[in-house]
Order: sequence, then structure tokens, then C-alpha cells
Amino acid sequence: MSNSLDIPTFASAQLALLSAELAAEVAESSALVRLHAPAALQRAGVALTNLSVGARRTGLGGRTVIELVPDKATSSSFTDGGGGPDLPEHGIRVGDIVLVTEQPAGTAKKREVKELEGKGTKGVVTRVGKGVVAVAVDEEKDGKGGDEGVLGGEKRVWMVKVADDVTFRRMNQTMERLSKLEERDYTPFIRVLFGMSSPSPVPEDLASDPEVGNIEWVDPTLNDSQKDAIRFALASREIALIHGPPGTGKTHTLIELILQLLQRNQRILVCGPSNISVDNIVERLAPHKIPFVRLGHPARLLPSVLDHSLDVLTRTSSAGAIVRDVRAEMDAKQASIRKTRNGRERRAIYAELRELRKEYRERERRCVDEIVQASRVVLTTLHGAGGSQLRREEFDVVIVDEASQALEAQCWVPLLAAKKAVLAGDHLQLPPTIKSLNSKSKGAPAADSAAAIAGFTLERTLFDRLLELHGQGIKRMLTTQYRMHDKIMRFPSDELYGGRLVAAEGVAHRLLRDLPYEVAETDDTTEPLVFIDTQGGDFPEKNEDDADASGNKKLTKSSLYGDSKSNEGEAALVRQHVRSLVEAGIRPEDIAVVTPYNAQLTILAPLKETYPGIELGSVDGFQGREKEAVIVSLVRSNPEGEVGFLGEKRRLNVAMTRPRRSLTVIGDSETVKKGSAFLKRWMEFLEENADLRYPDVAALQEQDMKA
Ligand SMILES: Nc1ncnc2c1ncn2[C@@H]1O[C@H](COP(=O)(O)OP(=O)(O)OP(=O)(O)O)[C@@H](O)[C@H]1O
Repeated sequence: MSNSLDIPTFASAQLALLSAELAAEVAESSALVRLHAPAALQRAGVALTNLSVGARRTGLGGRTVIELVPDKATSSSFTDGGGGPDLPEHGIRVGDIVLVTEQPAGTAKKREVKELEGKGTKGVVTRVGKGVVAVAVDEEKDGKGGDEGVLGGEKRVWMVKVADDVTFRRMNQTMERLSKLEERDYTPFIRVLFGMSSPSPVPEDLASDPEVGNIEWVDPTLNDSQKDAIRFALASREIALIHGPPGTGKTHTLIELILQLLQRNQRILVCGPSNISVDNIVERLAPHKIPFVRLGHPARLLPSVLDHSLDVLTRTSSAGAIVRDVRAEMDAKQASIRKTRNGRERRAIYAELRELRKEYRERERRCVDEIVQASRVVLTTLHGAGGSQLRREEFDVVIVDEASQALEAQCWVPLLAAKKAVLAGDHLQLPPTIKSLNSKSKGAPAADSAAAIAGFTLERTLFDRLLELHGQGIKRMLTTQYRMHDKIMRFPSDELYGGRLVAAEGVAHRLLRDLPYEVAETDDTTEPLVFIDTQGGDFPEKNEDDADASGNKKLTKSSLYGDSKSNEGEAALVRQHVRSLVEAGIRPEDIAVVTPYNAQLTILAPLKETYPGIELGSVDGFQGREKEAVIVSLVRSNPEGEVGFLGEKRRLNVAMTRPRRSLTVIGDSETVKKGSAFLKRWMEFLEENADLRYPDVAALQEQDMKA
């Protein structure tokens, strides 16, 4: 094939791009710590200050889990529940990587992250409660200086979110392994993925393929496009793509595929880019009562998935009994550290703990190997597949869900040892976020220019690349969608999916009025598509970076990650529309407001107090989600017709395909039309097909006066 890729060139380009990407992430979090005091970072939601170390116990991998609670000496607010004081409002979430270090005095000069790392310890947040954040830490790295570090003492500490370098390490290792492969190591699978050969042909009549045969469907209600995609995936020898536009039952299809592969005695590894994408499959696989195991840090898993996690399996299996004993002994030692103030005694306990941890790891490893080897279906995140548990494991098929939201290097973590892969995704929705893309303007190093010149970018996903390489023949598209009203679906279907989407019978004509609770019949509840056009210049956008009255740039949640835009007038229209929906009887939990700009979200935040349950989200953050009623605030309104990253088709696609029964678009058609041909066609489509409204400026002013 003419357009095949040289593997070492590909791998070294990826390595260069990945290191630029990690550098951009590190630069971003380091700049925050350098430029802002801990208290300011706490206000911006990325840090928690005035903490002390509470209880400690042993987690998976023999790691120490410490509980951080508000420091008694400095906290004033107490809960009435009898527990400790509450933590202030914060943005630290389970799975975040945080740095825990001694808190500097209020006046101390700001520090470098590197310097802080030497003094404290990094860890993964494993639990977030009202008055506690638990962090799994690598205790051996705490206080390298020789004293007990921050974790053993009675020091006041703080934590701040930092870049997650674990994922990068896994990707780098994988790319290095790929670059070192000799030509004789290239399997038919690898040859196809790099275009050195074409995929083995599948018969036109898929049912005649021996791997497909006469299928007995576990779920006979699958639609034709889903059945076709499964037959195609079974018949393919090296690679099959399942293209699942919004709401077309991609996960539903993958579950059946897994069950069919199992019936054919195949061993399967199922991966996704995020824990939630993997758990989503685990939850739907569980009712089928097949044996499988979910790898991953238990703290990052959904509670409903825990029963299948290695952590729980190691504890409940017979081999786990010995592991359990050592764990109990370690927990007892952990507790005794807090009771002693004597430095020598403490050091002795640490030494004993180190020994125990070694033994624990060894036993746990044996127990884990046993469980994994016995599992015919293993589920984990893409980077989780690079862990030691799968080092010697082989699978017949690797399935990657949400493949179009993963970096290609991330996909290679499980794929390097694959014989065949099935990738599911939608390359017409947003790809993974790349920070180094715009890094020049933020002062971080730009991606290696040689890699960029050679035409490699992180933004091109494996899904995209394979489609370019082998054409549409390696893909099957799911075409019946179970989410949107026909009128909401029309534009994205015609523009992006070749007009092939069909709304399932049950959803095609569903209106808010038909919700299974009492809803009044109003203009809003009987019309699926509303466009509130703010053209005319009365609703101008505002640049978040504009300084405040005193000329200072303020650190807020929305300004944290670069400049953002807002539009106060549009926000007022959003409030008005939400109120009218709620007055018609729509429950706030059935309404979402999405907007591309974080600054707009900040302005809209008070809506959550008025209507608890309503969801406000960025378009990027709402990918994969749905709501009965969705209001999209486009924000951009300027005479120049600048639309910024609103110009990205895939972002708009995500925004307009979230609703089930009602989509309301609020925006300035004059500005937006100038953005791109696609935006122009969308605006024209709305003008012609939506219930077109022009805002009543006087009524808005009155509403705001009342507020
Ligand atoms: N053949 C089918 N018959 C009836 N309902 C279906 C069918 N396939 C999928 N659905 C329903 O469609 C909805 C979407 O399915 P699923 O969550 O699998 O979609 P998805 O494509 O993975 O979602 P996303 O849009 O996030 O990619 C679910 O409520 C599911 O039950």
C-alpha cells in the first residue's frame, strides 16, 4: 500500500508530541501554583488549605490511604451531625492527582511545584466527603529528607491539583516498545493498522462467514444496523470500526458483541479512555451473569461496579485470605504511628511497615494473577491495560469504546499485543482535549516542530487515521437513534451523517408535554426546536479577561484556564426560558443548560440555587450525556463575526444532539453566520424550521429589576 506508515517514525513523532503535551499540562498547573497563593487557589477550586492528617489505612497495592480533614485550630464552621467540620466548597474530585505538602505561612513567597514535591507527597484522591478527602499516597516518597515528612506529623497541610503524569508514562512506554519492534515482529494486525497490508476481506453476505454463522441473539430486539455491525465485527479478522452517532445504542451493541464473542470461546479485553466509559459497560454486563473482572483503582470505580473489581475479588476469594491477614496487620501498624511521638519508635514502625508492604504486594500479586488468568472478559481503562496485572496476558479481541475520544498512543497500550480490535466511537463528536495545540500563546513549549511537519498531530485519533487509511469499508454505522425528536435530529443527520439517521418510533415525535408527569401545554412544551435570535447588537459578548475596575486580573474558576467569553444578555434569556419551562411543570432535573464558554457558566451558576437539580455544563463536559430539555447559549456576539472555537463542527454537533424532547438555541445569528459555512447553514436551518423568537428586551429589563 502506498500510504503505509513507518512505525519507528510514527512512534518517535508520538513521543515528541506526548512530551509537549505533558509539558503543557505541567506548565499550566505549575504556573497556577507559582502565581497564586494557596488561599486564592482554594477559591478557584483547585486546592484545599488548612488541613490536618486524620486516619490512615491500607489500600490496594499496599498503598497508604490518608484522610485529610479540616485543621481544628483554623476551622470555625462545624456541622451539626456530630462529625468534624465541613470542608469549604472545592473542586477536588476522586481520581485527581494532588500534591500534599506543609502549608506555607500566609506571607511566605509562592513556591515552585518541583520544590513542593521534594517536601511533600503526591497521591490520588480516593474519596471526597463533606468533611474529608482521602488520598492514596506513595509513602516511601514522603519526606525524602529523612524526617517523617508531612504525613506522620501534626503539621498543617494543604493539597493542590497537579498534572496527571501516570497516563503519559504508560503511553510513552508503549510508544517506546512500538518503536523497538523489528520488522519480523510485525503481526498481521500491526501491518493492517499501519497500512502495510489491507484488512482481510469479509464476505458480502456476512452470515456466510464461519465466525458469524447463524446467530442466536441474546437480545433479539437489536435493530438491523446494530445486528449488521455485530456480524461485521465478528467476521473481521484484524479491525472493525463501529460508528455510533449520538443515541444510537453503541454500548448496547458492544454488550451483545461481547456475549457473542464469548459464545465463540474468545478471550476479550474491553477498554475505554475513562473510568466512567468502562464502568458504563460493566454495569450493563453485570446482569448477564458472566464471569469478568474490572481492573482499576477501586476508588475510581462506580460503587455499583465494585463487586467486580480486583480489590474486592482479592478480598473475597480464598487466595485473598492471606492477603487479608497482612492487610489487617498493616492497618494496626498504621494506627500505632499516630499514637507515638517518639521519633525513633516511629522510624522503627515505618521500617516494619515497609517490610510488610513488600510481603503484601507479593501475595497480592499472586492472588491477582490467579483471578485475571481465570477471567475470559477483562475490563479496564486504556492506560490501565499497561499495568503489571496484564503483562503476560493474551486476548483474542480487544474492544475499545469511545475510541474517538482517546489519543492514539493511549489506544496502543492494550493494542500492542492484540490480534484483532473492534473500535467503537463517533469521530464527528469531540476528540480528546489537547493542551499543547494552543500552547504557544500560553508560553508553554509548542509541540516538536519536526513531528508537526511530518503531519502528525495528537488530535488525529486512531479512529480517524484508520478511516483515512482503509476507507469506509472497515466501518459499520448504527443508524437508528433512540434519543432525539425527529426535528432535533434533522440538521446533524443531514449535515454530518449523510442523512442516514432515523429516529426510533418511540422518540421521533415525543414532546415535553408528553412527559410522564403533569406538564402544561405551552409554546415551549409543544415545540421541539426553539431559536431565540439575539441579532441586532443588544446582546454583546464580554471578554472574561477584561480586567476589573481596579485594573487587576482576577483569578476565578472560569479565568483559570485561559480567557473565556460571557454574555450577560443571553444569560438573562436563559433564566427567562428556564423559568417558563419550570412554570409549565418541567422538573429542573430534566433541564440542562450547555454553553461552550466557562465564563458563561459562571454567570449562570446562581440558577442552581433557584432550581436545584438543573444541570449547567460546558459542551465538552456534556458529551455522552442527554436531557429532556436542553438550552444552548452560544455567547458569541460581535460586529467582527468572530466565533472562536464555536467554529468547530464537532463541538456544535455535541451541543445540538444532547436533548431528547426540546432544544432551545440562544444566539446572535448575524455573528454566528459569519463563522463558517456550516454555522451559516445551521442558522438558516433554524430560521426556517425552528420556532423563531426575538427577545423582548423590555420584559428582560423588568425581570432583572425584580431580581
Ligand atoms: N435496539 C434497541 N431497541 C430499543 N432501544 C435501544 C436499542 N438500542 C439502544 N437502545 C436504547 O438507546 C439508548 C442509548 O443506548 P446506549 O446508551 O447504548 O447508546 P450509546 O450510543 O452508547 O450512547 P451515546 O450517545 O452516549 O454514544 C438506551 O436507552 C438504550 O436502551
